Order: sequence, then C-alpha cells, then structure tokens
Amino acid sequence: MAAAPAWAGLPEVFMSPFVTVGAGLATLCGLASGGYILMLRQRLAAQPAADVAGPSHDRHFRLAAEAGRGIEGLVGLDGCLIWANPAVERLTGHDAAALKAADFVELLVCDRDRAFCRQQLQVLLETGVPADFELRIQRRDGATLWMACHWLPVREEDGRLLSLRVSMEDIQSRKEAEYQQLETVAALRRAQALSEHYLRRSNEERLRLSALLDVVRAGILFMDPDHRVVYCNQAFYEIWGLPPSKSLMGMRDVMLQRMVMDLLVEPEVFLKHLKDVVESRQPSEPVEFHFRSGRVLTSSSRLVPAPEGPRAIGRIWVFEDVTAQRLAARQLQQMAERDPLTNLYNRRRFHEELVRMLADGQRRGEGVGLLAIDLDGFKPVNDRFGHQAGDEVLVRLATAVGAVVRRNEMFFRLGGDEFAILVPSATALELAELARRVTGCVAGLRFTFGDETVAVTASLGIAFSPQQGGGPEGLVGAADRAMYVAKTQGGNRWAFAPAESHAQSLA
Ligand SMILES: Nc1nc2c(ncn2[C@@H]2O[C@H](COP(=O)(O)OP(=O)(O)OP(=O)(O)O)[C@@H](O)[C@H]2O)c(=O)[nH]1
Repeated sequence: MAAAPAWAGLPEVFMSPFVTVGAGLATLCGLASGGYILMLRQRLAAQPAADVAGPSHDRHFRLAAEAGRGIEGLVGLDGCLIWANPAVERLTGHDAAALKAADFVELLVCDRDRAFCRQQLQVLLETGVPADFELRIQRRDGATLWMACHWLPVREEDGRLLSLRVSMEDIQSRKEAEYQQLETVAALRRAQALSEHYLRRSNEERLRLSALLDVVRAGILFMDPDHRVVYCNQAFYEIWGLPPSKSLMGMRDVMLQRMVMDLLVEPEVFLKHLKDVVESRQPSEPVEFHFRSGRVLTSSSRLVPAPEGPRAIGRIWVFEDVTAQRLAARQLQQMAERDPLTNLYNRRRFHEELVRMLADGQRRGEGVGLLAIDLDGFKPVNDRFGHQAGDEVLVRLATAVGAVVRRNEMFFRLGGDEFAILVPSATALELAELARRVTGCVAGLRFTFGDETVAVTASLGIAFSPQQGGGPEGLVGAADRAMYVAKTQGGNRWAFAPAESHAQSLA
C-alpha cells in the first residue's frame, strides 16, 4: 500500500469525488467547463444552498462530470491522480483505477513528452497558475494520441490550492492536419528552393552567354518568331554602325533593315537575300555583301529549334566583317599571280589561262593564239646603265604594250625579258596584226639614261591552236621556236610556228 496521499486530511470530496458532496464539490462545479455544467450550476445557484448540497444533486454533478467527451481529471498536490472520468478509459485504454494506483504520467504520457509533462506539472503545483499545453499520450494498445491539456487550480474559499483540475481533449486529427500542412509547406518550400536554384543557374548561364557573345567579333542577332529583336551583342552594333545607346530590343526586322540599308552597295540584293533566308527553314550559307565604305560582310542564319516540337523559338543571324580577310586574300592572290615589277600577270597565271582558253576554244570550236615575246638587246641596257635602268625599260614597255592589247587579250610577263600574249577566238590574220602592233610599239619606245637615249626591240613567235597540237606545252614550245626563228633572223619581227597547212609569215 502506498504512503498516505497529501490530501488525506482534506474533505472527503477530494478522496471520492461526487460521492460525498461538500464545499469542495461546489468549487469543482464552479471550475467545470462546458455548457452543460454551467447550465446546471446556474440552475442550482438559483436554489437554496441546502438544495445545492443535497444528495439529489450529487448524482447530477457526478453524471455531468463523467459525461464529458474529453478526459476530466483531478490531480492532487502530490502529483497523483485523484479522479478521472470514464472517458479516460475510452480514449486511452487505461481505466481510472489503474491510473490512480500508478504514476499516471509514467503510464499515460508518451516517453518523448514525459519529462516536459512532469516539469509543467511541477510548475503548476508550485504556482497554481492555469496552463495549457499539448502532449502525446501512449494508449494502452501502443498507439500515440495527441491531447490538448488545460490545467486549472482548484482552491479553497480562502485561496489555498487544493488540487489541479485537468481537461484533456483529443486533438489527434488536428495534429495530423497540422502535420499534413507542415509537410505541404515543406514540399512547397523545397519546390520553391529548387526553382530559385534553377532560376539562379539560368541567370548565371545567361550572363556567361552574354559575356561570351560580347567578346565574339561576329555580330550576333537573335530574332523571335514574330521577327522582333530578342538579343544582339556589342559587335552587332559595331558592325552596323549603330549607336550603343539605341536599344534594339523588341524592334521589328523591317525597322532594323531601314536603319542600315543605306550603308550597302546593293540594298535590294541584300533585302532579297534576307527574304529568301527567312522563307527557308534550312541554315543559310554565308553570303557576302559590300558596304559603300568598302567594307565586306558575310551574313549567315539558322533557325533556333524549340526544346520540343517542330516550332522554332526564333532565328539567329551572324554577321562577320571579312574586309581584312578579303584584302589579305586579294593581296596573296596578287602576289601569287602577278609580276611585282610590272604588275602584269606572271607565268603561273599564264599557264592557268592557257589551259582555260584552250579548253574554251575547243568547246566553242575557236582557235587560241599565243604570242611569245622576247626583247632584243635588253642585256646591254642592264650592263651599261644598271639594273634599275633595265627595270625602267621593262615597266615602261609593259605599260606601252598593255595599251595595244585588247580587252579580251591577256598580256603576261613570264620572267626576265620574256613576255606573252594570249588571244582567244583568234584568227591568223588578227594574230599577225597584233604582232605588228606589238613590235611597232616596242621599237618606238625611247629610254633616256643620263645623256644617252636607247631603244630595244622585240622578237615574236606566234603559235596557233588547233593548228599546233600537243596541248598547252605543245603550243608554248611551238611559239618559242618561232620566236627564236624571228630572233635569229635579226629580231624586231615575228614568225608563225610552222604547221602542216600553215606557212610561216615574216614581217
Ligand atoms: N633589270 C632587270 N634585268 C633583268 C630582270 N630579269 C632578267 N634580267 C636580265 O635580262 C637579261 C636577259 O638576257 P638576254 O635575254 O640574254 O638579253 P638580251 O640582251 O635581250 O639577249 P637576247 O634575248 O639574246 O636578245 C639578263 O641580263 C638578265 O639579268 C629584271 O627583272 N630586271
């Protein structure tokens, strides 16, 4: 048997509530919550005190207290349970007697909340201040149940604390809803954090891309499917000479075109190109176009496909300023095919043109004429007046002979004092006439070095395809041999290469 409880000396009502009715019962009723109890109290308050305390009402109070849906209990100043209503058994599986006999906190409260409960109980007993808190109880079947506990002090009329009254209500479904809500909020927070993370990543990616595009030398322009500017880099502004302060975002392509068309040599050709590209779904090959200023640009474009589906999200245009490349290429080509002294086409270009003209002539059934030219008496100019004087002779001669050569005829310096003229669609008569003009032109030139004036002459050999077979080499060999014939005959003349049916002719 346990030691005598602290309330052993208190009125019987606390030892066996609702069995003996006294002043304690009235106090208990005064503290009871719930409309039913209050109603009873009001009714009883209107009756004489003897009636209220009378045995006929004991049952009412007891039934009223026991009829609560939640747990109602009374805890003594020693922390032991004095009384509990039958709901305790319904909700927890433990009957009131068992809870009274044992440490009800140990038996009833879930181990995770037990220390907290004991601490709260201790404060309550020490201070007698009402308190509300929530805890988990451990049902007899092992299940956990959330309860809201409302603690009220039960006092004597003189204010002395007699016991603590506890009302416990089942809040399991509310707690589950709260948990559910917390889960939902947590899931939302996770989703938000994830989307913020992706947004940040996407912003960083955009900044990286933008920085990259701004160091690219090509002008880059993104248009949306409605032909409005979405993005363009710095180089785009520079290439098209647009003021950096001018925002192009959202501008329609036609407006943009209007701003730059005057810069171009052939704006209508460029507009046609743009139209063709936009109408096609294929990537466009780079197309070259020229600015009035002399600059050369290329334009290429392709659709930007959407992540899914056939619809494009827009179009990218790339503009490259290739002026420097074109200039360098032209210079290289010039170096490769021109004689630097006279600026005439060189031997390399001569062979290319010879092959091409022979092929064209064969296709058209037309003859190709070749005049091999070698100067007479050039070496003495060098020897007497120096190499520079010889150069001057070569340059002036190239200019003068170039003037007697027709537009469709091509004049070459093959090296040293050797020159050649290629004549497409030539007849023997025309070639002889040209040879006459050339020899006359060269012989007519006068060069003054110091006090002396000198002249040179030229010997020409004429070969004529198809009369001379053997392809390019055959033609060149025949013209050279004819030229030597002219030279050995005294120079300042021309000779036709012999052919089966073609007699040689001399000046
Ligand atoms: N100044 C100058 N002389 C050159 C150049 N290339 C070759 N020569 C010279 O041209 C001369 C050509 O020699 P030849 O063909 O014997 O001169 P030529 O006196 O006309 O003799 P024939 O052809 O036999 O009539 C040589 O002295 C070369 O050094 C050049 O670019 N500049």
